[in-house]
Amino acid sequence: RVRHYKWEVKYEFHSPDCFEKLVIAINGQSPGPSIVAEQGDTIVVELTNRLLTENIAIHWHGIRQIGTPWSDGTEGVTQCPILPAQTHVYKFVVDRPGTYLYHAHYGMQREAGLYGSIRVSLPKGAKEPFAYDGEHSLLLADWWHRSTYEQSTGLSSKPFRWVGEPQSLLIQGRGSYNCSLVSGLNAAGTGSVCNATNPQCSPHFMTVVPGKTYRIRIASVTSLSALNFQIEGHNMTIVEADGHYVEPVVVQNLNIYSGETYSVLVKADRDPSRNYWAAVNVRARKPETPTGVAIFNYYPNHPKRRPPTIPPAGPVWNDTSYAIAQSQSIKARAGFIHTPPSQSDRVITLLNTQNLIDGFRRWSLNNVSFTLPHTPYLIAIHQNLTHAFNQTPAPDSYRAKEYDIFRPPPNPNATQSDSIYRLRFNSTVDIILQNANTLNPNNSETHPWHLHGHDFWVLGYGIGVFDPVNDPKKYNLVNPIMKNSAAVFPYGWTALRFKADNPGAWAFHCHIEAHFYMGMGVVFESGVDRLGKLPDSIMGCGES
Ligand SMILES: O=C1O[C@H]([C@@H](O)CO)C(O)=C1O
Repeated sequence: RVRHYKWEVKYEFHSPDCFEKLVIAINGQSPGPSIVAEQGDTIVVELTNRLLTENIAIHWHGIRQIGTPWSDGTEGVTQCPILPAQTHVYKFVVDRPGTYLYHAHYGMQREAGLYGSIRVSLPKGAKEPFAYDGEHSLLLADWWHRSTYEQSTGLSSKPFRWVGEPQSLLIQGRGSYNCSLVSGLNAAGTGSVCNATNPQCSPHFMTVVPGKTYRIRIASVTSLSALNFQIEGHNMTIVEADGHYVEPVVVQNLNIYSGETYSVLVKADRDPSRNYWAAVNVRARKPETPTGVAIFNYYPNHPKRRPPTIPPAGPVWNDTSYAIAQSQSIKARAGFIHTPPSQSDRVITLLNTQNLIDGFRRWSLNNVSFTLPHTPYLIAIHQNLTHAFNQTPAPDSYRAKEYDIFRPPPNPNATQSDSIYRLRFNSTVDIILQNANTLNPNNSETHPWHLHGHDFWVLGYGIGVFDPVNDPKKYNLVNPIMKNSAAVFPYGWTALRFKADNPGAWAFHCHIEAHFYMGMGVVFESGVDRLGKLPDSIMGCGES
């Protein structure tokens, strides 16, 4: 079945957290319309760019784009951007059931609210391996009052201006900023609009019938924040992660990193005479943002009746062992295990560091900070445009023996390049993400890494320097989860394995929007020579 969507993308004034700001809306909405489909459906999105002076590209996060690498929506990697007044057609198959999302993949446009949910159900008649009576979807985001242009300009300025912590956390596009913090006049001398009673910022609610069990699909599209989600007084059973069934784990709260999706089952088994808070809190960075809330509404209470309690604050933000333990507890579900190849053909170790380039603050991998070329890689490689990007391969490792990951880099300077990794088609590749200290002493951050075009097996997490002899002996090769996004923890490492079996050029990057913008990503190419003619619709920039 073909599902056809017609989208008009434009700037609008919205007040998602009561504070009025320009957002990029799809058909008037931010979050945009949900894509709801069945496994095997073809999705056709006909997108018209109605931004006056700004290009667009949209990435279908978690959809592997098998056979359609040109529809991945990654500006500079798989397509030229969509120009103002242009209509671009994305067409792809949703080959697996699960919870996914979509978002802008150009500059820092995602931060302006250009995102939405994708929900793929099983074909009629097919059964999930767990039961529930109803379902709800929650898209989590973080929200700034500064524009994405002020943010990105700050990041590429000398001196560096960091984006800072978000003003609000949004659940299904709704947050609540404390309007009493807004000063009367803004820089332009006109008043900022913040109206606590604006219906756009009343909390989202999920209505549940007492005694019934609900599947809650949770997706995080945050630009920066790692989050912790909980429903006051209710346990949750994790059953799905990034479109894969997982062995059920009961938790009181769920850590969710940017780019991840989960389904949890929740039973409405508490005192039905009141409502409860569903709450998100920032973790992994020192929180400066109030708890984001939605209302878990027990029918027949009024859905807007505020629970009588204070929203839960979540676990301590910097408890890394708690974070690792929860990530490690999630395993593939028995009966749905994809066993990984026992060996890999190649190991690529990526040292994550913060550096300086000509005094500008950047992130790099093995001392190379990524920049996007003007000609998208997919086109450049397919058409053999060897001047379009640096043909020297990007480095497979760093000098582990000489580098102290617990200290700021002794020489902060890195290089900048658009070089990439060419992977032998169908080979098995291990990626070791090695975290390190930033430029600030005693500081290492959590980074959520996301792979396009494939799912990887999560083989293990560790703290300290990865040991290439002993750590692989501890890999989970029995029932590792497959995901498209996984975190690397402060001063830690994360080991991933994937099969380069999808012809195309694919980004692999930190899903913190500012970090990818600052160079924290790489590109993998494999099998582009196997592709037939590329669609003309992705061309038109650089040498293409
Ligand atoms: O990239 C980043 O820069 C800041 C800080 O390191 C310097 O201000 C921060 O917290 C980041 O994640």
